[in-house]
Amino acid sequence: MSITDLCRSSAPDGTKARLGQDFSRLNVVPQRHLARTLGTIAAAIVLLAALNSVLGNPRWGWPVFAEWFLSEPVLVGLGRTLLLTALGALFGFALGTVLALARVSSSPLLVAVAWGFIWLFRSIPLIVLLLILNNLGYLYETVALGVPFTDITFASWSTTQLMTPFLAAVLGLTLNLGAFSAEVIRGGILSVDQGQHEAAAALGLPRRHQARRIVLPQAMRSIVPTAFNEIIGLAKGTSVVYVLALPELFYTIQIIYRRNLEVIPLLMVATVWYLIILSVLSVIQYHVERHYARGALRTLPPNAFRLVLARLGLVSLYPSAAPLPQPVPHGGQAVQPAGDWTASLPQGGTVEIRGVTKSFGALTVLDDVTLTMPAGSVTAIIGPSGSGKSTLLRTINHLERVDRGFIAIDGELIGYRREGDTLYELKEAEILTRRTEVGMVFQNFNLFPHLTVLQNVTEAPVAVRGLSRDEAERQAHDLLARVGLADKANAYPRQLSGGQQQRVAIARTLALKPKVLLFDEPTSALDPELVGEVLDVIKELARSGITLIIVTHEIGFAREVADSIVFMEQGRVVETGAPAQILTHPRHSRTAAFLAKVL
Ligand SMILES: Nc1ncnc2c1ncn2[C@@H]1O[C@H](COP(=O)(O)OP(=O)(O)OP(=O)(O)O)[C@@H](O)[C@H]1O
Repeated sequence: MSITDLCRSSAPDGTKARLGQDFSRLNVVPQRHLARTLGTIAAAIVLLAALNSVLGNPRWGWPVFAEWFLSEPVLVGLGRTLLLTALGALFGFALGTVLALARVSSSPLLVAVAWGFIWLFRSIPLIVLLLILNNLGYLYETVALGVPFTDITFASWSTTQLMTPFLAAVLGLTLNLGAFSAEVIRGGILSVDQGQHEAAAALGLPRRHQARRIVLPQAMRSIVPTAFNEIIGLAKGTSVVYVLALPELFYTIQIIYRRNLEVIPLLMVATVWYLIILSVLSVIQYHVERHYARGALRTLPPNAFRLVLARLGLVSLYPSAAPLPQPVPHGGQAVQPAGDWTASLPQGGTVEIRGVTKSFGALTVLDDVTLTMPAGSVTAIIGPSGSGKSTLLRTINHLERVDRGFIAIDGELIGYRREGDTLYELKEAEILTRRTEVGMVFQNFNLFPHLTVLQNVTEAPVAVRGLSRDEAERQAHDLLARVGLADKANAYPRQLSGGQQQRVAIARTLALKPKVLLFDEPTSALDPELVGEVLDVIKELARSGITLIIVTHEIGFAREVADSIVFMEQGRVVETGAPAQILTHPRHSRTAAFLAKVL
């Protein structure tokens, strides 16, 4: 029975027919939720009872509250509380950032010292720490600035005079917050995907630049909510400094109520001021979170002012709540036909891999690999899963260290300098510089999600190659047009399809004008319908003279584009040769068995 039949059959008395003639006269009655209605009534009663008890009971002393709320001593105390909070937060988070970076560093001593500091100052109650600092003069009569372990002293001060209650309070709050915030910041750093670190390193971005521009802005998404918890705790925690007889808000209130015995109204003065501080901090938190949500959300939430107007029904949230460009379904602009856009790229370099061996613990992943990729050639590396293809690729730009053997591009060693029979690993800065000659495109794109497409492409040319921003942007627009994404310059990566993201990743790598381009399964994270648009770009590049090395499972693509195919198994090169030979007349039985499975 069809739906139409059902409607007809449900109206034997003709009602359906009448309704069907004039829908505009129908009243819509939403479903009734009895429990919700009763709950709302109960909440209203509780609210009214609470208000009545607070406003109707004269013992709350609201006139006394009004008298003291804006009085001079209270405002001075409030000012001191705010100053302590601001200084404690500023120095505490600065210290926490240094400790967190030390905790994630590769120096065991730094890690141990930072861990010890955090362990100690998280264990000591704040009140005890403040009292110890206030009595520091008993332990050390003077504080001196000089050269340790010598008699050389530049300046010296009496500790009792130097360590005023205010300084003791700032120092105590800083040490306490520093220890707690270090773990918050470390948690944020650890939450940033490893691929982001690798992509930044592959672009040759210096460590400090990676931390400042790539890691910390992304870490902020998880740092901010907990950090504001800490700051709110700090604002209230400043009341502990009453033990130092420092007249901040709470201590001032205590002094006043001990004199006039109006305890409750004065405690209410303190409470309302703390509520106001917390509300202001919450609004700031909302905006800071919103700032760091750029790129992480397709549409940013409205700012707090607009949110209030919308709640009052004065504006609608939706018309202007989409400041970010909206994603366009896959395809967009087509990849620009060849012309000769690849002519502006540098000529490829010759890659020589000699006796490279690499193990992870007991597992030998690369076993005496020797290969030569001539300048301008296209090499496809194929083989079963776990055969060491990606690891080999990562050793070429020194993202992975080799245990034995070496890799050179145009005769220049990657990651090492040779003296006699010894290879010395280069300094990080030198490795980063050489790495810019070897671009890498990752399976999962690893675009920086908090930067726009244009910023993704210009970041390394400005930071590493020293291009002016204008020049880098001009070049980036050109490259984006070449990969068919001219209209996506201001979009964030999450607003693009997978194929578009991978094309941005290719443009980002090309912006450094590398001699060699490594592709690590560039299409395996894409829907089948998006694979073609990425392969088209790679085909263009294959004709450009740049040296391409591609790890791929797309055998048909390898046949079409590669000059030679390398078949790997269990970390060894089983055979290499022209596609026609390897794919149709493999010499080795293992190659034949693999091809039989995948073709
Ligand atoms: N950092 C690491 N630590 C320990 N083992 C690793 C590490 N990286 C890779 N391996 C191991 O090395 C071997 C080769 O890995 P690799 O990623 O190079 O293989 P692959 O041929 O690229 O595989 P696939 O085609 O599945 O990506 C695997 O057994 C893998 O588990």
